[in-house]
Amino acid sequence: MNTVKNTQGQGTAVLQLNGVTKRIGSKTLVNGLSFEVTKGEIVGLLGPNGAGKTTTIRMIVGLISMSEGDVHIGGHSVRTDFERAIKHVGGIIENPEFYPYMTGMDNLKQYARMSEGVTEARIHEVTKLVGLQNALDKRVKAYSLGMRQRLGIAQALLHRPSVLILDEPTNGLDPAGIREMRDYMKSIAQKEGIAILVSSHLLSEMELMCSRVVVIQEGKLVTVRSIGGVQEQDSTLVSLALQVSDTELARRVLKGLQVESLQGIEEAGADRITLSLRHEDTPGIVAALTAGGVGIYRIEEQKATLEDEFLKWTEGNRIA
Ligand SMILES: Nc1ncnc2c1ncn2[C@@H]1O[C@H](COP(=O)(O)OP(=O)(O)OP(=O)(O)O)[C@@H](O)[C@H]1O
Repeated sequence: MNTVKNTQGQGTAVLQLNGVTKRIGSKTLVNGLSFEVTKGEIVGLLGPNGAGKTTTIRMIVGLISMSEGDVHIGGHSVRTDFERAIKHVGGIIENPEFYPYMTGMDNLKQYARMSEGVTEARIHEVTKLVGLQNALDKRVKAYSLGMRQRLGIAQALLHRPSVLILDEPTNGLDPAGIREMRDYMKSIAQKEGIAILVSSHLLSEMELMCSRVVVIQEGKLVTVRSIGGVQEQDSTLVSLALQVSDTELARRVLKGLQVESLQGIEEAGADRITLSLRHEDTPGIVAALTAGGVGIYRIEEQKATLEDEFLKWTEGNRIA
């Protein structure tokens, strides 16, 4: 397989987007989007409704054409070498369609007949990967939505793709179904060494499943972040909430301090004050508050969640 070395040197990029743009009439739905997904990695394509996620995925798998830019899959251009590029892809764009009166096994066999070199052993392997090995003799009409989605993933995996592309795979699932789907995806990425691109507008879910998120808004890239990176950034500056005896006095004491990293001092309710500062400056301000006559009952660190970050990124983009 031809592959492209990724520019960040973190592994092999199996899926690469370069300046991908989609225009329909005078409207630009996707605007110069570039990012990549490497082997064994789950990347989230994250954005609010209408951000352009589905349009992007449809271009990647060749369901619609690109106005500009290109996508390389396994080193092959979707524009100029589509047949070879698409061989590397397993994708579920809309809800997967099955024959409801046939069993899960018969549906997969039927599909396997249409693709080259899929053995019965491979069918058993993929159904185990998605936890359907005990439901294969049931008719698909008796499957829950979650089981149907997993059967769709099993089907997409049959021909050993190097990239799996899923558009909102947890849509409509209950919390247990979402959790199962998440766990299966992680295990598939690891066991099959496959690159997974998954779109969603559910931030909490991306946080638990992906190693990186590509955030888009109004068709444009807002940021590419590693999930770890979001936390790492927080570690330089901590946000604290202090429960104090007198917020007014606390604010006056804090404002009078010469602590360079101290910022964002705000009263938050009758007995709380919030601020951010460098971690190592915390004992200094606690001592100063106590010396200034402020009683401190509790100190809590406020962790910025991916959701806070996401809202900040997309808001910033809207203003810009
Ligand atoms: N064929 C089309 N012609 C014109 N506009 C379109 C067409 N298809 C999609 N759009 C618009 O392009 C924008 C991006 O749509 P897209 O479906 O890609 O977003 P999305 O991020 O997948 O959103 P959602 O989470 O709601 O599915 C939307 O404003 C949509 O209304």
